[in-house]
Amino acid sequence: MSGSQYDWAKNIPCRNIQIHGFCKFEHKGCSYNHDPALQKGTAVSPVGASANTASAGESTITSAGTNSTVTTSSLMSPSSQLAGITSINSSPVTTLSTGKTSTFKPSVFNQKASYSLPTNDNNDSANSSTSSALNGTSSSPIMNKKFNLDSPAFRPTPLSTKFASLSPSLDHIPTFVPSIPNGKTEKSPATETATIASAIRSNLNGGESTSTLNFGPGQANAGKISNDATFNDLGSMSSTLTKTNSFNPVTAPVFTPKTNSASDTINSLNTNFSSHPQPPTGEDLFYQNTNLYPVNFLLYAPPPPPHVELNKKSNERTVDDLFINNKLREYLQLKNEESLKSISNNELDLPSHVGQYHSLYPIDHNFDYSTKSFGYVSIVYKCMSNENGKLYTMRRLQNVPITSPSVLKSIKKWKKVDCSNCVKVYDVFTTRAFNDNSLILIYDYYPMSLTLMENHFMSFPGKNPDLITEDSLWNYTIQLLNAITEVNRLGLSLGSLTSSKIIITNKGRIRLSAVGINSILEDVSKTLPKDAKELEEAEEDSDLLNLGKLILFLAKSTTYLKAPTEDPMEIIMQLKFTNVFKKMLSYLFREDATIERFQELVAPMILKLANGLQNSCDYMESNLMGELENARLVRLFAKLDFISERPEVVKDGLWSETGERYPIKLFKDYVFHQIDDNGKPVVDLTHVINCLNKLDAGVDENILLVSSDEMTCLIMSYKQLKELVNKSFLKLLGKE
Ligand SMILES: Nc1ncnc2c1ncn2[C@@H]1O[C@H](COP(=O)(O)OP(=O)(O)OP(=O)(O)O)[C@@H](O)[C@H]1O
Repeated sequence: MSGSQYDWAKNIPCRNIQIHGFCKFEHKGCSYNHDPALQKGTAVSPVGASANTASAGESTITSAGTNSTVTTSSLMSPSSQLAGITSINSSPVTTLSTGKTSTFKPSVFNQKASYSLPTNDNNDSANSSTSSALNGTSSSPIMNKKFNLDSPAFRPTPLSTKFASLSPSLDHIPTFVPSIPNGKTEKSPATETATIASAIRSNLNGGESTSTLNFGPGQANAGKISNDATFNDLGSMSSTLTKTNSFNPVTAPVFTPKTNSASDTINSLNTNFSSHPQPPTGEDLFYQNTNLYPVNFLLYAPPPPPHVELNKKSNERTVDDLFINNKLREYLQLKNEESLKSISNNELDLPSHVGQYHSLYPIDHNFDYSTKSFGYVSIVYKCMSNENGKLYTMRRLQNVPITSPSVLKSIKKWKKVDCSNCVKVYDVFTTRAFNDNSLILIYDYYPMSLTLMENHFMSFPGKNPDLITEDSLWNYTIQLLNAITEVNRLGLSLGSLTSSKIIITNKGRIRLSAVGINSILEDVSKTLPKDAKELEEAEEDSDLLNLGKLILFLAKSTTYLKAPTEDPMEIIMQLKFTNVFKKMLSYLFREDATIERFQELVAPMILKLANGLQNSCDYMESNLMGELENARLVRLFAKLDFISERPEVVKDGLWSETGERYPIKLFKDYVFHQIDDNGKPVVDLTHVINCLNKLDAGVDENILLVSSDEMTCLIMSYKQLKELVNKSFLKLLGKE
C-alpha cells in the first residue's frame, strides 16, 4: 500500500475503533487515524470507553433493607450500560424482617435515579464527522474530486408511470385502500379516510363532532360507517370510547351480568319456559356475554392451582385455607344472589304490594299454567314483608271460590307445624290485588330450591336431571316420614303428596312446600255442592299410602317395566332395588300400615341418615369456626379504622398524626401499604392476617414502623400497640 495513495485518510478517525474499540490493522497498514485524542468526542463512545461508563463498575444500587451492594455492570442490561446509567441510589433503611413480606421499603418510591444519556452532541458530531467524510467536506482534495455535491444523483428509471405524476410531498401521497369484498358498498378512498378520521376525532372529543358511530345494537342513531364491514374492527375499538364518554350513571341501564352460574340457569329457565317470551332489547344484546363469570366470588381467596394443593405439606397453608370452603361459599353466595333478584312491577304487570308484602318476583320455573296441582292455577313469588323486611314465598291460587272466611281457619293448626321437612306457613288471605279472586299463602323462602319433579325429571341449561338412586329414595322416605309424623301428631293430615310440591332446599334436604293448602281446599270444596262418592274416595288415602305412591312413582322411573301394570305390588317386584327397600315400599301399600311399625322398619336407615346429617353439621361447624376467626379480624379492622385518621380530632396534637396515636397510623401503613423492591404494592393477605392476629394476641414481638418519608422510625412491640389501640378505643368511647 503506497503511503501517498491513502494520505487523505490519515485525519479520518478509524471506524474500527468507533465500532469495536480497537483496530486490529492499526499497525498493519490501516491508513485511518488511530489517535485517541481525535477519537474522543467524535463518534458514539464504545462500551467502557466513555468517562461515564468508566465509573460504572464503581457505582452501586443500594437496596433498602438488604444493604446489598451490587456492581452496576452485573445488574444492568447492555442497553442500560449503553445508555450510560451511572447509579441508582436510595437511602438505605434497615428494617426488622418479621416474615417473608414484612420488610417495609417506603424509600423505593423516593429513589432518585440519575441517568446519563448519550448526548445528541456526540451523535451529531459523530454524524457530522462521518458525513463530512462522506460528503467530502474534509480538506482532502481527493474526496472533492471523487464525490462531491456536484456529482450526479442516482435516479432510477420508473418501472411504471403509475406514480410518476405524483407529488413527492407526504400530504399528497394517497392512502392505501384494500380491495373491497364483493357486495360491499364502494366508497372513494378519500371519503373513507376522511370519515374514519372524523369518526375517531368525534370519539376522542367526547362525541362532540356531528358524525355518529353506531357500534352496538339498540343505538338510536345508526351511523353510516357502522354498516361498512371494513370498519368493524375500528368500530369495536371505538365503541369503548363512545360508551365511556357518553356514560351517564343516572340514565344508564341497570347491568345484570349474564352468568353461567346455577342462579343464572334458573333465571334463564324463567325465560325459556315463559309462555310469552320477550324479544331481547338492544341493551340485552349489548350486555349479553359481557361477563361470563359469576360475580367475583373468588376475588379475595382464589383457590390454589391443583398442583399446589396436591404438593402442600401438612404444615403449609394457602390463603384459601383461611376462609370458608370455596364451593360452599359460592353456593351460599349464589343463594344470596338469588334472594336479591328483583324485577320492576310494571314489567310483569304485578301489583306493587299484596297486603303487607311487596317486591314480588316470580320464582316459578314452569310457566305452563294449564297444570293445576290443586285444581287451580298456582303461581309462586318471592316477596318481602313490609313488617320485618324478611323474604317470604307467596303462593297464589287463582279464582278459588271462597265464600266464607271460615274456610281459612284450618291454617291456624298448620301454622303450629314446626318440622324441618315442612316449609313453615305464616299467613293466608284472599286478595283482589291481581284483579281476580286470589287465595294467598305465605311461606318461608328457600332460594334456589327445585321441586323433586324439576330436579329429577327436567333438564335445564347447565343442569341435567339428577339420578334417582336407592339411597336417595331412602333419604326421601325417611324425611317425609318425619314430616308425616309431625303433622299427624298435631292431628293433621298431609293429603296427596306430589313430586312438584316437595322442594329440595339443600343437598338431599327436602321440604313439603305447600302445607295447609289441601286442608283449606277441602274446606272450600265442602262449601260447594259435591258428589258424596267423591268425598268418600278422598278420605280413603292415608298419608302413608300417599308416601308409598310418591316413592313408587320415583322408583319406577328408574326401571324399565317388562310387564306394564298398575298394581303397585307387581311394580315393586320388578324394581331393581334391594329386598329391604322393596319390603319397606310394599309395607306402605298395606291396609294395616301404621306409622310406628313403619318407623321400626326403617330404623337402621334412619341411623344411617342421622350419621350423614351429623357429619354435615360437623363440616358446617368447622367452616363456621374459620369464619368466626375472620369476624374477629373484621372487628379489629373496624377498631383500627375508628381510631385512626379521624378528621374532627386532626387539630388535637395528642390524637393527630404526630401525636400519641401516630404508631397506629404507621402500623396500618406497615400492614397494608408495603411496597416491594420494584415499588409495586405488596398485596399479601397472609401478611395482613399475620399482623392483625399478632396485634389481637398482643405478642411480644418488635416491629419497625417507618413513616413514608422515612423521617420517623419507631420500634414497637405488638403488645405495646395493642395497649395503645385499646386505650385509644376506650377514649373514643369516652370510657377512659
Ligand atoms: N318455599 C319456597 N321457597 C323457595 N322456592 C319455592 C318454595 N316453594 C316453591 N318454590 C319454588 O317455586 C317453583 C314453583 O313451585 P310449584 O310448587 O308451583 O311447582 P310447579 O312445578 O310450578 O308446580 P305446578 O305445575 O303444580 O304449578 C319451584 O321451582 C319451587 O322450587
